[in-house]
Formats: sequence, structure tokens, C-alpha cells
Amino acid sequence: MANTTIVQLPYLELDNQGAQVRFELTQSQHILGRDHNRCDLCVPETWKVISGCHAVIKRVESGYQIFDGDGQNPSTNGLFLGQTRITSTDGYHLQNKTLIRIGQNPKNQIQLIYRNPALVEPVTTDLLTPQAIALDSARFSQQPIVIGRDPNANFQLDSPIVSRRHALVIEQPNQGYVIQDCSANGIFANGQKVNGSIALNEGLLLNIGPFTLLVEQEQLKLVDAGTQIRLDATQLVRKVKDQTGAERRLLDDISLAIEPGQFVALVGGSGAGKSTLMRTLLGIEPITAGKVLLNGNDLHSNFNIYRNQIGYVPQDDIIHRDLTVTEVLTYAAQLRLPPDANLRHVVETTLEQIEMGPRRHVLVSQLSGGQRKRISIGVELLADPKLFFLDEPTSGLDPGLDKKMMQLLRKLADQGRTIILVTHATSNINLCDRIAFLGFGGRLCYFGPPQAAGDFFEIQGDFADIYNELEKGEDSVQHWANRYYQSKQYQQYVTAHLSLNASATRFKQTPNRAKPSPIQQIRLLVQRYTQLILRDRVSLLLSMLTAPIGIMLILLANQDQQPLVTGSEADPNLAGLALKVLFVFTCAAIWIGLAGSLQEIVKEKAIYTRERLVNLGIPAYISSKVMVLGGLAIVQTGLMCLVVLIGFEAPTPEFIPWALGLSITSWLTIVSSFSLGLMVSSLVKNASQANSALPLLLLPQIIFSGVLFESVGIAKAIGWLMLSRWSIGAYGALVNINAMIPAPTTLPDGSQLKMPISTSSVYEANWSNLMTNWGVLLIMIVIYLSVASYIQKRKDLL
Ligand SMILES: Nc1ncnc2c1ncn2[C@@H]1O[C@H](COP(=O)(O)OP(=O)(O)OP(=O)(O)O)[C@@H](O)[C@H]1O
Repeated sequence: MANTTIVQLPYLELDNQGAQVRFELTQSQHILGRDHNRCDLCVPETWKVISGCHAVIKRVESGYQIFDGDGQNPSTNGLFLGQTRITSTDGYHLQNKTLIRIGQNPKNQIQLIYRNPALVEPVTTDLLTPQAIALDSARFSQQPIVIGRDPNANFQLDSPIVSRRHALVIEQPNQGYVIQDCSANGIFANGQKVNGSIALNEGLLLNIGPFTLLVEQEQLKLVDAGTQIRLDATQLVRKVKDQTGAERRLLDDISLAIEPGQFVALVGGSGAGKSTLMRTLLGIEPITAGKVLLNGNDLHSNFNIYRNQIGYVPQDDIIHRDLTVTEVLTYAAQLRLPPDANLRHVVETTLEQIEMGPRRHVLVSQLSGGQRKRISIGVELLADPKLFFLDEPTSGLDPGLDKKMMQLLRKLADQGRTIILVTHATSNINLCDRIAFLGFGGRLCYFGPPQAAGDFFEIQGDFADIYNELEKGEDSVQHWANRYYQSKQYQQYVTAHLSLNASATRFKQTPNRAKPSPIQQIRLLVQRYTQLILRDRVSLLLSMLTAPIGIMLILLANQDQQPLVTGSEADPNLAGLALKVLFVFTCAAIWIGLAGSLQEIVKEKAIYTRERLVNLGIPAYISSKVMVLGGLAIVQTGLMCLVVLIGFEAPTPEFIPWALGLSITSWLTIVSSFSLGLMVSSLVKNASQANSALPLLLLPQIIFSGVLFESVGIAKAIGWLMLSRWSIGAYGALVNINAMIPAPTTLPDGSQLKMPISTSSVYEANWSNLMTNWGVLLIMIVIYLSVASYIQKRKDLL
């Protein structure tokens, strides 16, 4: 009996939402598509995601190679391996059981699988069984389906930004299956932030951390694990008006396609628009025209979904210098990750990644510039972002450190991250996969491998020569930009890779941002701020001792007099002296309040901006400042009052004990001053402006307090705006200044002898006047802090 050999042919299997077709590969070349005239592998006409001529499959020595489109022009919806686009030029060598996706919208994607039954050992890139869970398993087990990072979760989503028990799926009598949010970073359903819970209707698309899940056929399916991010930018234009009102283009029609895992450098002369382009790709710069797509989704309208998944290291360090490396990373992890995250593990892994383990206990201020940059990178790596932007991370580093930094970034890209950096240092640029050369006016003059840039510019020298070529003037830039758009490099590195027909308009409304618990944030920020203040011992000591020392100096100057108590007879000189003493109390309290707060917001501007972009809440931020400075003010008040109580004979106000009244007035004065200081700190641009503001803030407080000059007319009205006026009013009421001033003496001619000081309603010694003064100080505190919060809000990039 003759042996019959069954030849097992390789085949393509296409799956369109459950409808399947299969094509055996028998020829040396096949064409896949909807067009019956041009294709031999024809899919049903209704499969609109597939182009007329969508892919060419060519036999090569050891199997088949697939090319996008008709081999020359790319298809509309593309072929994707993960998030990497297969091109019409390079193609992709088909591996057994590899899953290729057609289109980027999970709701109408078609899956293409190549199978070669002749291969005994299938290759292990098995993406064929995407994770899925039947919704009715919640009913059968009578338990909710737990979705989260926990290894015991029914549906495990392993990412540091996913909570252990992130969400629960339960069956509800009227709604069917619903998903309940139990997380810190939230759930987005069809692009909208879920408040509480939402019904799991067919076709609902969920975003949980970097993961995308789809409700399909009574199942919850993982359609994208978010391990790869591709970036497509098309025809980006950014126009601004200059000071004369003339229009200026900062970005001029820039298109780029960056594949997952690519390391891309944006280079070009100073002012060419590199940072503007990077900020646009990052989603924080407005654009006049064009689109930026991340995995096919419009970045600008879906920014809140991507907020936690994008790493961004700005030019300024985003770390506090008075913390150790471990402290910086731990606080950042606590702020950015869910409260149940394994912080120790995340911090250890990050330290390893940035190779800073041996320096973990060193203060950031004692690190070199390059090491500090590594820590900033580490802060961003905590959330394991797959898309990473760095603005001049190597500026100011010596050549050795520059090389190390570039090697570190290369390593991070090799782990699957897409990395985009702006740089001026080109000596290690060959480590990048792509280089984008920008010319003045934000024009793209080259985008491709760095090794091929010399050929394109016909320059044999180094990159400096390309810089010089583009610096020759506007004409030169225009020449190279035009030439690039007409070049085969543009076709090969931009057109063939661009993927623009994805689900950019998938979600109509801009989703809200996820809001982590403000209590948790306040606790953390208070802890970090307290630690920072305690680290700077000299400043702390000075802020504690300034007021007590000032008051001791008064004691020294007035050794024999007791200015705060009325003697047996009213004495206008004593009243004057008492006012001077109380004025020093007010000034000392204002001084320490302002001096301790004017730098506090502006000095951490870069850190604030970055943390705000992730998830920092403004009320939590301002509250943490107020709580720590308010606590400090209690100690300052205590020390100040102690010296007053020891050094001066105490007056005896009838309506409140002196010590209590003195303490409350001093504390309110310090708090209102630091609130004013925080407001100004949020307004100024840098620390030196904050320093210069101090005398400007103090002078009106002194002049319009009503002590040095009598307040009449406009001066009186201005005085009402000064916290010194209300502080001295409260002190004066407690001491009863008016009682120290004798009644005016009537002269024989009937006229009255003018006293050097006259009584004033400001110092009326009664409860209602005291409460008015305190009340106004409280109102001022509320106003200053509200303005500070408003100014901080206005700084929002998005
Ligand atoms: N919002 C804006 N309004 C007006 N002009 C702007 C704005 N942002 C940037 N520019 C201008 O656009 C040009 C490009 O700025 P950008 O910072 O992107 O350049 P760059 O290539 O990163 O420069 P450098 O290497 O010096 O940092 C500069 O001339 C800058 O002054």
C-alpha cells in the first residue's frame, strides 16, 4: 500500500468579530483585499476595514513575508504587530501563530493570524488567546469579578498604576452586569471617567491604567495591554502672534511616525522649535492644526486617559534637593501610584533601572548634575510609562556622562519604551533609531536614521556641519524642508509608517481627570514639606528666633518702663510707647510670616508643574502649605508670646485673658502674612523676584498701619487693606491704648490742648472690636489663599 503524504500548507486566518475566513498560501505571491479584480485572497465586501488591496504576501526562503498595501502605497487602516506598523517597504516575516491586527479601533478591528501547520514547534509569540473573562462567571460564583493588580484577582492587570482591587464586576437586578470603580486612578468608559459604576453594555470600551478592555459577546476582553505606544503626528502647525501682532509659525506642517520602542532625538539650532514640538507631541502645547495620535487615539482630546502613562522629564530638575534619593522616589511613588502599591519594590526596581542603588541614601543636593537627572528620570519611571519625553537631559553634562545618559535611554527604549528627547549633544546620537532635524520656523528638514542623515544632506562631516548648513538662513531651511518632503526618505520613514485613520474621534467629549483622594495627598504633601523644612535647620532656627529676639531687643531698649499697663494716671507718652511696642509685635509677626513663605511656591515651580500634570490637586497642595506653615506659626507664636509674657508686665483686658488674646492675635498675624506671602510666591516668576518683593510688601504694611502716621482720607482706606492695621487694632484693644490717653485738657480760652496721641476707635477695648480685627484677618487669609489657588490653577498646562 502506497504511503500518502498530506501536505500541510500554511494559511492565513482572518477573524472579523467572530466571522472567519481562511486562505491557504500556495503561490509565490498573494494579494489580500476586498477588490476582486486585483486580489486573489478576497474578503467579503462588507469588511470595510480592509482596503481594496490591503496586503501583499510574498514567499521568501523560509516562509512568507507580508507587506502593507499594494506593495507601494500603504493601506488605509494598516497592519499592526502590537502597535508597530508593518510597512509596504520593509514588510514583516510571518512567524507561526503571530497575530496581526488590521485597524486600530478595537471595536471594529480584524485579526489576521498566520499559521504554518508544518512547523512542529510553534514559535512562542502566542498572542492568540487574549485575556478574557465571561461576565456570567460573576453570577455562577456568586462573587464579584475582581479586576486589579492583585495576582489573585480574577482578571489580573499588572501595572503599577493599577490598584490591587481596581474594579469589581457585579450583577445588579435592573442593570445587568456593572463595573464598580474602587481605585485611586479611576476607570474610563468610552473615554469618560466613571463615577462609581457603569453598566457593561455590549461594545463598551474601558481604560484601566494602560489597559484597554472591550465588552463583547458577554465577555470582558483585553484588547490592548498598553505595553507599547506608537505616536503619529500629522501636519502639526503652531501659530502665535508676536509682540507686533504679526503671525509667526513655531511649527510648520510637521508629520512624524514614531514606532513603539523607538529612541528618537529632536535636534536643530537654538530656537528652531524643538521644545515646542516636544511639548506638542506630549500634549501640553496647543496646536493650530494637525493631530497627535497615541495608538490611534487623539492625544489632545484623550489626555486624561494618557496622563499617567506618559513620562516627562522637563529641563529643570523635578526633585527636591533636601531629600535623599530614596525619599524623593518614595514620595513620588506615593503621590503617583495607588495607595496599595508595593512601594519598596517599585523604588528598588527604579533604583536599579537608573543605576543609582549605591547612592540611595545621599541627599540630592550632594549629587552631580548627571545623577540628579537620573533621579528625575527615575521619578518618571516609577509609573512604568511606555512613552517617555526628555527635554535636554544631557545639557551641562560632561562627554562621559552624556554617553552614559544616552546609553541608559537606549536601554530603556530596548525594554519597549518609546523615547523622545530634545538634545543639542550629538556625539552619541547614533544610539538613536530616528533623528528629527528641525530648521528655523519649526520646519522638518529630516526625519530618519541618524546614520543616513549625512547622505541626505550630502555632508560627509559630523552633525555640526548639518547644523551649520541649516543655520545659513531661511532659504537654506526652506530648501531642505522642501527637499525632504519630496524625498524617498520621507516616503520610507514617514508616509509608510503614518497611521492616521484610526479611532481619533472615538470619544466625543474630553474625559475628566481622575481625582485621587485629597486626604491622602494632603497627608503625603504635609509629610514631605515638614521633612524639607526640618532638613533646613538654619532657616528653621532663624524663623523661630527672629520674633523673640526682636522683642528682647525692645526690652533692652526700654529697661525701666512697663509700656503695656496703664499706670495710676493716664500718660500720653506711655500710650505712644505702648503703640510702638505693639507695632514691633505686628512687624515681627508679619516679617516672619512673609519671610517664611515668599519662596515656598516659586522655588518648587518645576516640581509642582510636573506633579500637577500627573494628578496633584490644588486644594491639597495649598492646604499642605497652610498646615505646615500654620503649625510652624504655632511654635513661632508660642516663643514670641513667652518672651512677651516674661519680659512685660501683663495688661488685664476685661473680656479675654491677655495671654490668650496675645497668642491668637500673633498667630493670626503670622498666618495672614504667610498667606499673603504664598499668594505672591504663586505670582512671581522666580526666586529672586520673590526676594525683591519682600521690602515692597513690608513698606505699605508699615506706612499704612496707622501707627507712624495718622490715617486719614485715602490713607485710611488703604490702611483697611493692610493686615498690619487689623493686627495692631487687635493688640491695641487688648492693651486698651485708649485708656492710657488722658482726656484733652481744656484751656482757659475754651480751646483744647492737643495731645501727642489721641484715642481711636481702632483700639477700642471691647470684645466686638477685637472680633472685628480678628475677623478681618481671617477674611484676608481666605482671600489670599483663594487667589493663590486661582493663580496656581491658571498655570495648568491642561
Ligand atoms: N508661546 C510662545 N509664544 C511666542 N513665541 C514662542 C512661544 N513658545 C516658543 N516661542 C518661540 O518659538 C521659538 C522656538 O522655541 P523652542 O523653545 O521650541 O526652541 P528650541 O529649538 O527648543 O530652542 P532651544 O534649543 O534654544 O531651547 C523661539 O524663538 C521661542 O521664542
